[in-house]
Amino acid sequence: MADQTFKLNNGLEIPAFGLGTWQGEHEKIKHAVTYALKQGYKLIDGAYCYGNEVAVGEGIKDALASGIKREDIFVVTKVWASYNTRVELGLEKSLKNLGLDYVDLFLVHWPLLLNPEGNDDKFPKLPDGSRDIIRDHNHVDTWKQMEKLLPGGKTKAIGVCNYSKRYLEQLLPHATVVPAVNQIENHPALPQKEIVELCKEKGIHIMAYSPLGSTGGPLMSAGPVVKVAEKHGVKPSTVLLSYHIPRGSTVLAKSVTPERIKENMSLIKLDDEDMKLLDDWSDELTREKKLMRFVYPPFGIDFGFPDKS
Ligand SMILES: NC(=O)C1=CN([C@@H]2O[C@H](COP(=O)(O)OP(=O)(O)OC[C@H]3O[C@@H](n4cnc5c(N)ncnc54)[C@H](OP(=O)(O)O)[C@@H]3O)[C@@H](O)[C@H]2O)C=CC1
Ligand SMILES: O=C[C@H](O)[C@@H](O)[C@@H](O)[C@H](O)C(=O)O
Repeated sequence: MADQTFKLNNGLEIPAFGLGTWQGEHEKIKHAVTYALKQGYKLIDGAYCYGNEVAVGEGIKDALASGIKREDIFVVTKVWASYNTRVELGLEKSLKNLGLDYVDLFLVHWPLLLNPEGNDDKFPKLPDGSRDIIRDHNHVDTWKQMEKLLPGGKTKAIGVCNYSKRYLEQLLPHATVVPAVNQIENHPALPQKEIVELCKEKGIHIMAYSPLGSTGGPLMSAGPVVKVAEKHGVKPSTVLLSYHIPRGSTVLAKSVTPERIKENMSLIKLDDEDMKLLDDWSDELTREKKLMRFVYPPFGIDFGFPDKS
């Protein structure tokens, strides 16, 4: 199932499963990328902000040298918030880091602007230590710049990350190109029904991030996940990754550990009973206001997520 693909709204095929690279230290992520591609991974998800794009690029280069073809893999990167008024420069910098002449998908990482003239390239801060945010920036303007990238061919598709329903509703009336993707945190403890349904209706493909609950999260020991795993004789991680395929989403799993990289590819088909058990758990957490969001950077901005507004 890991080799399944979905079709984006511009006709491009996107793999259903890919390797995440956030928090991957240089040598480890380089080897992880090469190993994953050699094992049959087709999608690598990176970002300028992760500070490891050079290593990701080196990993890709080594895989290509072993005979894997560039056109057979799908490379994703993201414009960082301090480049949201300079997205073309952001893409150029990422391509240079990666050592590639195009990416398959370029995403807006977060819908806000960090001061492009601040005291740091990625994380400019104010004297009080808070993030240096330009508050009157309109995220729609960033999208208008993203649209202008397409004719240049340096990215085959464009999309967003971390867009709530509210933000998407602000964007869509002004979009000439509907985002191909919305990459969001997604797992049974954060089902994000509202945004997933809106994206489906508008033809925007969901990429699920932090499916295992990110580093150190409690999802792998959650009762319903363990129950489904025991039924199928697989690990909870396999259940958490497999959950996204029937939902029609692409799932990203990060690992720098070879055994896990290999194991994570073994997605299984969850049946209706499994999905119901997981969905019931989602509904229970929603009702009890116990949803779990593992990635919420300290921007101090209301992004319109129902669990955080
Ligand atoms: N657009 C955005 O804002 C965001 C995008 N992302 C993307 O999504 C990717 C995935 O999300 P991420 O937050 O990294 O978290 P994940 O949910 O993928 O979890 C990664 C953690 O789980 C561990 N792990 C991986 N496989 C297994 C396994 N089979 N058994 C036990 N532990 C395992 C990894 O350890 P180890 O590596 O040591 O093996 C790591 O600590 C990111 O790497 C990034 O590419 C993530 C967050 C935000
Ligand atoms: O992609 C992963 C996350 O969004 C990550 O990029 C942010 O959490 C970033 O580290 C931040 O602190 O703002």
